[in-house]
Amino acid sequence: MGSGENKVVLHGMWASPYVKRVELALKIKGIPFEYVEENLRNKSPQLLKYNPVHKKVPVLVHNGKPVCESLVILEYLDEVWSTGPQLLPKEPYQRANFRFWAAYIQQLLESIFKLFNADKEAHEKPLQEVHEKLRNLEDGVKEFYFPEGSPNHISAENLGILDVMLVSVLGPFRAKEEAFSVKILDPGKNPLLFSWIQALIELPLVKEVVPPHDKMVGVLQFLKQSGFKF
Ligand SMILES: N[C@@H](CCC(=O)N[C@@H](CS)C(=O)NCC(=O)O)C(=O)O
Repeated sequence: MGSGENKVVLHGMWASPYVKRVELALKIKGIPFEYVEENLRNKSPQLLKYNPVHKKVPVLVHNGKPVCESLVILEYLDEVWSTGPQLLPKEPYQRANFRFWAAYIQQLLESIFKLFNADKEAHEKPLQEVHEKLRNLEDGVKEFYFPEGSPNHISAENLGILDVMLVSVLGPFRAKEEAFSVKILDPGKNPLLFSWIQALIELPLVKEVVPPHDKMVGVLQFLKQSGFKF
């Protein structure tokens, strides 16, 4: 679809991992968009109108029509902009595998949030859960995403849904570790995940979307101190 017929507006919030994945997908696919930063403590009437059920960001508004939920938006982008870079492969079995691991990376985010919500003294159990997910992810992607054993092929031209998901969850992993004084990603235990995320965050396209480290640490610490539930 040519960009001339399209108006794309993304309602987001700068620190949201869900928004980041849509922003990165739009950039990978080269889709021009307008960005509206929402104040989640005082949501705009448009956000409430476009996403009356969840009242959450991201919302993608395409030619006036809203699409909600980040993973739904990613698939919508691939379906409408079906020429050029694709986030998901077309072949059904491969596609199912990509969807499985994309959902698993989302589950990893949920485990990280559980860890954030636990008191410091009660970190052990949720931290074990995070490490177990990282281990499964490391083993899983080794088999089907990096059969040659390393993320050498990562480049701005061939990013897909798993790269998008990983950036949204682990792009700011150092900020998450610093804000919560916890070790999430251990290069010794997860060498492949570590080199994968490292290769990703060095790409200029990815640098454009990952929030600045200090700002991210600041907002996470602020949320933790104010008793926010992730
Ligand atoms: N399942 C949603 C989650 C989106 C979400 O949780 N967004 C948060 C920001 S990180 C939000 O808008 N929160 C506002 C609220 O809960 O009132 C998705 O994948 O898009």
